[in-house]
Amino acid sequence: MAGRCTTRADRAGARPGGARLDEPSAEHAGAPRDLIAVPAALATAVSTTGVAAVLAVEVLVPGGWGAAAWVPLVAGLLLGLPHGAVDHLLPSYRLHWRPVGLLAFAAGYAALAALAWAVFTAAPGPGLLVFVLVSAWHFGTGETAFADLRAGGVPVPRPIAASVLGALVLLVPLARGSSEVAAISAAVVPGWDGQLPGAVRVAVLAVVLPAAVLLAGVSAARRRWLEAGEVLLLLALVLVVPPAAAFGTWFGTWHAVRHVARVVAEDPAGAADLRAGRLAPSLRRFAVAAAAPTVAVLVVLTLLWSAADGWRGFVAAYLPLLAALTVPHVLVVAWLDRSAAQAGSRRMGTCGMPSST
Ligand SMILES: CC1=C(/C=C/C(C)=C/C=C/C(C)=C/C=O)C(C)(C)CCC1
Ligand SMILES: [Fe+2]
Repeated sequence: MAGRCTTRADRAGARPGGARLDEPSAEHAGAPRDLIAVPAALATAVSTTGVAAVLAVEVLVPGGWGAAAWVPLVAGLLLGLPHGAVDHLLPSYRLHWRPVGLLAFAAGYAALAALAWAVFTAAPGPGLLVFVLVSAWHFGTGETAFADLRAGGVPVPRPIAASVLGALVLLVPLARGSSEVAAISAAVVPGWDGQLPGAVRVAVLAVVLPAAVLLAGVSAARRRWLEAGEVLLLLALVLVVPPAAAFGTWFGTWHAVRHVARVVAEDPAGAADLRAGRLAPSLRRFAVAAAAPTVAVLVVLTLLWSAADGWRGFVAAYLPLLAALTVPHVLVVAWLDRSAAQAGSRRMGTCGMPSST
């Protein structure tokens, strides 16, 4: 942990109550604490309830998810759609872009996605490997950034915690494997049976599971109780629920919901309402902004669904599309994290960051 140190705002006496600087601070935030607090609390409630509900079905209903394991996967993939469909809002909120700028952004976004799609379909094996690794990084950094913001800090890079979390929610389900995961992987990569080599599976599980337990322990030791509990909840999810269902639940009710909370907190038009603890107007504006792009993607997915032979074919066609859209999405979110961190450190200096687990 960082020791006591002095920042510009500290010297100006802007930290009431003399809070430790290695604790996230209200003044430090990219989207300040009073803006993120309500959306983050709701997102936390939704994500933990969603995961707990899926876990409860597995544990309490005789037979668990069984043959219905594909339902949380497909539902999660669909629920997660709007979180990427609003990427254009972020530069418009932060950089105050006008329609021309947004049009250029959309064109760049589409061009990058098209390029990624072409590369993925030309080389699906390496494409899937890179997609999985980039996704794990994106999931992990998204999680640490959200936790930092929720705690009132700025999203500082925490590469170890992010790697463990990203690996936990994506690599563990893939390493556990299942007939669903293998069938989808085989459909995405022609000529592959979709099975990972046994040594790779064992290595992933042997490294990631103890690392996750350690992360929970370190978070608890630092009195980050909520984060510690969340790691344990996610650990239970990926170990108990069938892998494809576990991933869909994570994506739809956790990653996407938490990202939406960040986007909502970024909306300058919602600031006064959020400060007053009113979330509904911001959520309404988000729904309006997300509606058109979500409908556009849903139309494409409906076409895919009707062309596909069952849900496996659908997910196999969906994945290259998701991989393609993930490239610009990951870049936009990485830029958001950086600019939030810079805004925070401009306000406070760079000394008081959350610990770099
Ligand atoms: C390979 C594979 C999967 C991987 C999905 C991934 C990697 C999704 C990433 C989504 C992202 C990064 C969205 C943006 O936020 C599944 C569906 C779990 C199961 C079948 C095999
Ligand atoms: Fe995302």
